[in-house]
Amino acid sequence: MTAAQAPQRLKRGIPLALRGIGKSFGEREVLKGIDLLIPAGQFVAVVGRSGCGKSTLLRLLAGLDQPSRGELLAGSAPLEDAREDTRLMFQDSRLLPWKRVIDNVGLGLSGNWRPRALEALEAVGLADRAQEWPAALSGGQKQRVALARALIHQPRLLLLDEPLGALDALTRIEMQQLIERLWQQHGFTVLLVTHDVNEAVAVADRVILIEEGAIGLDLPVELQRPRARGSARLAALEAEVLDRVLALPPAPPEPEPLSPLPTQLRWAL
Ligand SMILES: Nc1ncnc2c1ncn2[C@@H]1O[C@H](COP(=O)(O)OP(=O)(O)OP(=O)(O)O)[C@@H](O)[C@H]1O
Repeated sequence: MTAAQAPQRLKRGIPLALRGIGKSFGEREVLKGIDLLIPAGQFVAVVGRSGCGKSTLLRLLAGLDQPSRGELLAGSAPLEDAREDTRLMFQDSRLLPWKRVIDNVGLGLSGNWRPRALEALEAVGLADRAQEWPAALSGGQKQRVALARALIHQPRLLLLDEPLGALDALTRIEMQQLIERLWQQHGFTVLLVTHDVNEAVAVADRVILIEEGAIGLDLPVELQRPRARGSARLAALEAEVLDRVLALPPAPPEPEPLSPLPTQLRWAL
């Protein structure tokens, strides 16, 4: 990031404060009092074993679910007040197949949104595909459209729930670089949930590991950008996080959900 971009970054991003955030589903306590301060414009990667509560945390931040206890703040105001400034992106692009690419980007907008949608598509390198149907795009291109759909709203908080999980390795690196570039240009705060520790240390300012419902590791990644893939420093950071994740015994398997239907019918559904 250049010095000229820094002030804009501070202006654009939402500073987040999570105070004693807990979430239970019935008897199961998934998050057990998370305290976290995220400065405006910081790029945070959230990692942890499957089922540790990463998506749950993102859903709470996106307002899709409510915490069982604790407070979510944007600066000193409730995060709820910044809902319009928050966008969430998932592993699947969730494009509407019956709408053209540009109409997917402008979904829900009124007025003269087309020039802005084209601009957002330009930013993700897909302006020339605006009039096509989603079915004509590759997985990576669909995710780019989903990113454009988030960008058109000029988010101040971008929540990314494993958005690159289904992509091949090369496309994944290209998308990481695109997200990093857009983050540098726009200055939003980012929380990226990922299973890929290599990805986490490559793109984030900070890696947070969730284990047993709490923050098990909070690791700053103080490496200059652009970061050289495969550098010894990145590998050392990756090993530090992985060692911590793997040192824990695996979580016990979850019980099968009880079905009210006879077994043979369950498999036919
Ligand atoms: N709506 C829900 N009702 C009941 N339990 C839920 C609900 N949502 C999540 N859980 C449980 O909360 C725990 C954490 O789920 P979550 O999806 O947040 O994990 P995760 O870390 O994102 O997992 P993964 O990496 O596999 O995507 C799991 O045990 C899951 O079954």
